[in-house]
Amino acid sequence: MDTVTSPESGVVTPIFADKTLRLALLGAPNCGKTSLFNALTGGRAKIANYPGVTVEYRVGHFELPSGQNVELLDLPGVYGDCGHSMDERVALDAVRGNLEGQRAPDALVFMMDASHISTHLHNILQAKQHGLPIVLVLNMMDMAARDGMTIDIAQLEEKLGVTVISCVAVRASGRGALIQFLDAWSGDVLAGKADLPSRAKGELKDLQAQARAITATTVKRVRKVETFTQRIDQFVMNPVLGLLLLFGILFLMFQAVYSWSAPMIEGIEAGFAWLQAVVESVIPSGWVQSLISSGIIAGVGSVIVFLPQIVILFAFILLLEASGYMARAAFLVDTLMSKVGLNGRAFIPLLSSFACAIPGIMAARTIEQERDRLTTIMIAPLMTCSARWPVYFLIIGAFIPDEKVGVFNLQGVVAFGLVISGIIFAMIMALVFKKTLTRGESSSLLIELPSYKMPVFKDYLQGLWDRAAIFMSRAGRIILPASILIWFLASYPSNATSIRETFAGKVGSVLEPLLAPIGFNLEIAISLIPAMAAREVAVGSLATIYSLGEEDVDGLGTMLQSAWSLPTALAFLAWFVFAPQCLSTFAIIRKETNSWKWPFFAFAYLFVLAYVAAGITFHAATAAGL
Ligand SMILES: Nc1nc2c(ncn2[C@@H]2O[C@H](COP(=O)(O)OP(=O)(O)OP(=O)(O)O)[C@@H](O)[C@H]2O)c(=O)[nH]1
Ligand SMILES: [Mg+2]
Repeated sequence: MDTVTSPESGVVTPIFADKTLRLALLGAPNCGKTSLFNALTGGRAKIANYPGVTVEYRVGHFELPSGQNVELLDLPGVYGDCGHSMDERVALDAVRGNLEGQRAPDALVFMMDASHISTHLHNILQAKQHGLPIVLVLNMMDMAARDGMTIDIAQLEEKLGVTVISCVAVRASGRGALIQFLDAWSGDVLAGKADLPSRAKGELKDLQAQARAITATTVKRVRKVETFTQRIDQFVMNPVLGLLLLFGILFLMFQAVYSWSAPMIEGIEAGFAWLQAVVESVIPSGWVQSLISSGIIAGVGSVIVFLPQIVILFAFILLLEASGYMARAAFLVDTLMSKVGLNGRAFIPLLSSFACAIPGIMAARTIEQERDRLTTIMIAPLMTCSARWPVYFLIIGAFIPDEKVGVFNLQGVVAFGLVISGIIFAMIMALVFKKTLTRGESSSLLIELPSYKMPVFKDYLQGLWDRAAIFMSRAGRIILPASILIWFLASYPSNATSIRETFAGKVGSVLEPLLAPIGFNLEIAISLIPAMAAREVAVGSLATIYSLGEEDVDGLGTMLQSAWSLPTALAFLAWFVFAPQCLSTFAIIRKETNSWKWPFFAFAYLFVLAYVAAGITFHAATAAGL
């Protein structure tokens, strides 16, 4: 067997080239496991400053300096060894080797937030009972120092009977000691020579008492000051000022989305118009020109234009998530949520649903009570997911004047109103479900508030980039093929003189009688069908359908202004607050509830709400003479 000698420590390590070392990252939620996982393996899993971000296990690989291959498991956070919720059970199953197709880890890397060591220390006493070699990684040592704490590592090691490594997972220099330790340790673990931890005895209560005794002697606060976090929270968590601040932040966000994006949007629009002009001058008129110009460029372009708004929106959301503010927002609205019978833990899944309902529905796994998890899953599709934005941006841009109302931008106010409507209806539906289908007590919020952190610039940019990439790849994977299909259906048979005579018109006319009473025309009926693949496909389809009928292709907004009445446009917006579109949402509901009943029920109730809301909006707006 080969060996290597580490230049710094002089440690001789055998290389088990044929054997991969399997390590599992265990620890409480929000202690930095995924940050370390991403840094070591080059992974790109989601990181945010609130507990319950990771709800599934993830496997990654990296190589230690000695050449030893390591397979690293990132796990959902656990509070102990009981596994009350689905995500905790996954983590514990992984550690016990009970996951299908996954062998048990060779050793545990137990992570702990050093700045909250007193709260969590008993967890490692529990984790020692798994009977695997274990190392304690005290992460966030920078935060502990900021809060004026010192930890006597040598004494802690002695009292716990395990090696303790200081770490700052988000900095390369902060991971050096851990890598060096793993390098030396890996050989022992694989050779079966690593020390097995002595098992602490007793129930949870005894372990907590032991942990308290240990922290009393090893952890000191050198400065008896209010922590930075406590100082800020006096303002942020104030029931009145805090709610005002929350409202203000959300409002500012929507104002920014509209005020900052205009020049970029105009630029992109001009770019696509130029591209269409080039295509029309280079390619002779005929089906090829029509496919490229009206099918592909109009369809895909009409959605991509909204990239700047999506990026600005997520620039805010990710900043709020990374700083630690989002978890505060959860507390501020907890009273409201508990009034409608929602579990306090529902906030984070609902928050995730603002990106997309799919991760949101999965994040509901952190909710222990099954019926509370179900309620959360059922209302998650009402949160304004990013696929709705192109629809909102399009209709608001075309039909709502870009005016100031006092200091506010009217378009921003309407967008804010649509998002709030989604939230209000989610609360109402939660109340209805709690009184009927998912009756029972719910528990209030028990999440631990993270400390405020300066966002890690690289992770922040990565998160923003990922959001933009998801948006763009949907344009390529879903909107492009859907646009081509719609172009074909709306162009043929070639002797059709109007959209009604095309294949698309024939399909749309099946739905038309159903949708006509709520003010929707044939074009809308057609566009709602492919939007089942993704909501924003409705925009691409409308762009293709309308640009086929035009000689001079204007922006889609301009075309809609002449084709739709204001009541129709408003009804369309109201429809999309509920939008029973998006098959993948129903597929994930099927998977997470393991039943067909719930996805069908979700579709039915969303459809009814969308229909009624659009109908009321249409008739009210018509009656008001708009
Ligand atoms: N200052 C500082 N921040 C850190 C450190 N490690 C992680 N963070 C931040 O802590 C927050 C939580 O990190 P994650 O990696 O998502 O934590 P996790 O343990 O995977 O959390 P769950 O998936 O919810 O269990 C993020 O905002 C990170 O940027 C560190 O050593 N120092
Ligand atoms: Mg994580």
